[in-house]
Amino acid sequence: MDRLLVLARHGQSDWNLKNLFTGWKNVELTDLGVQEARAAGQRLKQRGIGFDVVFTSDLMRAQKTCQLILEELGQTNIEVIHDQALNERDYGDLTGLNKDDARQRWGEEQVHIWRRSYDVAPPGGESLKDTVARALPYYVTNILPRVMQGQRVLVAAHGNSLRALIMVLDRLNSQTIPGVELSTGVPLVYKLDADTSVIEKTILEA
Ligand SMILES: O=C(O)[C@H](O)COP(=O)(O)O
Repeated sequence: MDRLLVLARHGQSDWNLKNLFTGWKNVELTDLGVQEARAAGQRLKQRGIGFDVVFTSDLMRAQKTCQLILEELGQTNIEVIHDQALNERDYGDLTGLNKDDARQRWGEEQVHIWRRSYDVAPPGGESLKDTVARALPYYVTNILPRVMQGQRVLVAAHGNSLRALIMVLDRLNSQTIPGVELSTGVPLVYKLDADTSVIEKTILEA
């Protein structure tokens, strides 16, 4: 039995383009983001990958991405489940600020700590640890059981909610997770073993 789990970060959003901290702000995909999502669908199709169920967040950039991927696969009728547990990390008071302006104001190192450390939260927002605390229970309860039943599962979500899942799948820790960066619209294809460990991981780069 194939236990297939594909993680895909949404395509470029308006606020990715403007270089603004986005978090829970509900922004649209750019034209490039739409193209990236369609191209991700095409790359999956070329490899013969299709899905039985899709999980996404409550934010339209992820929902639109999954819709476009499913259109490319000719699978618009499959079950799509959305949940806030898969939302981007809440960037709190940084939301809407330009990332370069923030570096000028608080320094490169502090901004990097807010963006990539495991347990330091941006002011008023969520750390990656906080994001793990909501995304991981949802994964274990709702997503993983489907994979283990042999359903082919797509999760279309966000840079940091997916880093939370990758931390567990790739057995990373608070020292190694800061080095993980996810590009927009690049699917990560996992095959899991019967004990839920990863047998194979393939990154479908453009
Ligand atoms: O919410 C955001 O600003 C981005 O989608 C992810 O941002 P990051 O790469 O700064 O964590």
